[in-house]
Amino acid sequence: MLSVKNVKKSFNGGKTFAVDDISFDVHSSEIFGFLGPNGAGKTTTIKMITGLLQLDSGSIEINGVDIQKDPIEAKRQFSFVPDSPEVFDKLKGVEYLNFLGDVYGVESKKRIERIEKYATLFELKHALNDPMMSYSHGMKQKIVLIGALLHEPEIFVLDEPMVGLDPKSAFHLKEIMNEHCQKGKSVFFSTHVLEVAEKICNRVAIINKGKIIAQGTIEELKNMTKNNESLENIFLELTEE
Ligand SMILES: Nc1ncnc2c1ncn2[C@@H]1O[C@H](COP(=O)(O)OP(=O)(O)OP(=O)(O)O)[C@@H](O)[C@H]1O
Repeated sequence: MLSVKNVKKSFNGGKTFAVDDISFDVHSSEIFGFLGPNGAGKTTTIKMITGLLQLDSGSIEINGVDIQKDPIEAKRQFSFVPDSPEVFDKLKGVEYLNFLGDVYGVESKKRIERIEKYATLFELKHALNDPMMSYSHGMKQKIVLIGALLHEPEIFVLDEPMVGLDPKSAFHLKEIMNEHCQKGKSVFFSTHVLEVAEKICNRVAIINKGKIIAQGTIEELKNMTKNNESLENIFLELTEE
C-alpha cells in the first residue's frame, strides 16, 4: 500500500541527511506507527510521502502510484493530517469541508452523511457555521480530521494526530483508524505517545537521526531486548546517545 525505498533528504546540500536511506512498507489492513525522538526525521519523511518535499533520492509509492512521477494520482490515494492544522481562517467549517469534498469529488449524498457522522462524533456540529478563525487549536484539528475522512482514501497519513485532541476525540480517532484497517485499508502515523503505538499498531518503525534503527511488530521489537521490555524501554534503549 505504501512503499518507501532508500529515501534520502538533506537540507544542506548533502552535508547531513535529515532522512538517510530509509526503507519500509505499510501493508493493507495495517496500522503502522512511525516513532522517533524530536528532530529524528519523522515530519520530513511524511512531507516526502505526501508530496510536500522532493526526495533527494529513492522512491515512494502510494497504492502503487509513484509520488514523484504521478503526484496528482498519488495524492488521490491518501488523506493527510499534518501536525499543526492550517485552515483557511475566514471560511466557515462547513465551507472548508465542502471545499475538500469538491477537491476530492465526493458526491453530495455521501458528503452530507459523512459530515453529519464525523461532526457528531467529534462534537463539532454546533460550530460548523462559524468562521474557523474562532476555532480553538483542538477544533481546528478536528475539522482537518473530518476533512481527511470525507473521501475515505486507501491510506491515512497522520502526523502526531493525538496531540491537542481531548481524550474522547482521541478515543474516536483510534476507533476510526481500526475501522479503516478492517476495511482492508491502511494507516501510517507518527507519534511520541508510545502507549498509543503499543496498543493500536500492527507494526512500528523507530527512526533516529534520519535512520531507521528498528522495525517490526511490537513483539518482534520486544524480542530484540534481553528482558522483553515495554515499548518505552525499547525506545529509550535504542535512541539513547
Ligand atoms: N526546512 C528545513 N530546513 C532545514 N532543516 C530542516 C528543515 N526541516 C527539517 N529540518 C531538519 O531535519 C531534521 C529532522 O526534522 P523533522 O522535522 O523531520 O523531525 P521530527 O522527527 O518530525 O521531529 P519532532 O518530533 O520534533 O517533530 C532536524 O534536524 C531538522 O532541524
